[in-house]
Amino acid sequence: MATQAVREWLGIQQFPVATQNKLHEYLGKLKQENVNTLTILVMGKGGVGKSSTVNSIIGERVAAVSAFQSEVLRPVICSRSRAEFTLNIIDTPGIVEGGYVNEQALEVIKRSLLDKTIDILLYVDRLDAYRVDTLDRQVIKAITDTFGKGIWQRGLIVLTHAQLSPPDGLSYEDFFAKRSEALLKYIRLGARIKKQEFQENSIPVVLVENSGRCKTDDNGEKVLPNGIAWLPNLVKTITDVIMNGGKSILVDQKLIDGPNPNDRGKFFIPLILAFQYFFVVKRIQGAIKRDIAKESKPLWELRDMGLANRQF
Ligand SMILES: Nc1nc2c(ncn2[C@@H]2O[C@H](COP(=O)(O)OP(=O)(O)OP(=O)(O)O)[C@@H](O)[C@H]2O)c(=O)[nH]1
Repeated sequence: MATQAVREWLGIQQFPVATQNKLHEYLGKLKQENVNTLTILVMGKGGVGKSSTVNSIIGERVAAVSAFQSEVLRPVICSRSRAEFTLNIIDTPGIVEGGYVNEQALEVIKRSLLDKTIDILLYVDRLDAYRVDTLDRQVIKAITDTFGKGIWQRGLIVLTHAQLSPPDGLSYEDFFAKRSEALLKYIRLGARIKKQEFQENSIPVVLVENSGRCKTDDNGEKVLPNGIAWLPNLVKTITDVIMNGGKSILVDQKLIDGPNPNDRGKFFIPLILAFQYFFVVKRIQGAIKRDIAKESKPLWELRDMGLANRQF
């Protein structure tokens, strides 16, 4: 993986003071909880704005942004530290190639993360995409198969191009709600999370505008059409997800080499079936046979068996 040395987080200083203060407040909350390092994995389809979002958060151009899908397969990790807090952001290449999930790209991503601990997953897509389809579901399934279902407990959906003007007749909030609902449904299906379990731990959806033409408010903060200063809101939501629990994902050799993390334990299924056959089914069969043998048979059945004249 292209790793950069941990550097002082200077990019934060170019944010408006109001944004800087809020970021310090949220990161300070994490430090109070003894979270001094945060590693964020950024994933999604190609060209949805992953690298742009990484650059927006760091406040520097650390990841290459292009209107064309990047050819690079390896993730890029960028590390910045500030007031004894280290932020690592891992930008990954898009994992779709020619309309299919690029398993090779996923394998490269997973292997380059060896010994890293993923605290947060940012699943990036665009707000201005008008439909979700089976490809989205496949991408989500592939991420789940690679890192395990647990990754979604530490997941956020990030929707870029959030300065969009919805089509006629729809309010911004309605458009956002509909897009979120559709994506969340596909995440539930792709990650095979039960409906009830999913509702209890719903995944937050956060809006982002990476364009330099993003509107600003009186404090100079970049705001969305709904008036929300999106960068502090994104960082706040990340800290909320960390505080809500869920486990960070350690990418160890077992996760890399092992079976699909969601299939762990399936190894025991044949053993359980064998146990059931020999210790439960066989015993019941034996008991039924013994019962039948003890049973006194009616006269007509004995006659059919040619035993009617024998004395019993
Ligand atoms: N208007 C607008 N354009 C954006 C936004 N985010 C990204 N873009 C543009 O979308 C294009 C793709 O952005 P990238 O950040 O390279 O996307 P990516 O997901 O990293 O792409 P790959 O690395 O190829 O997978 C670039 O032209 C960006 O300028 C956004 O929030 N608003």
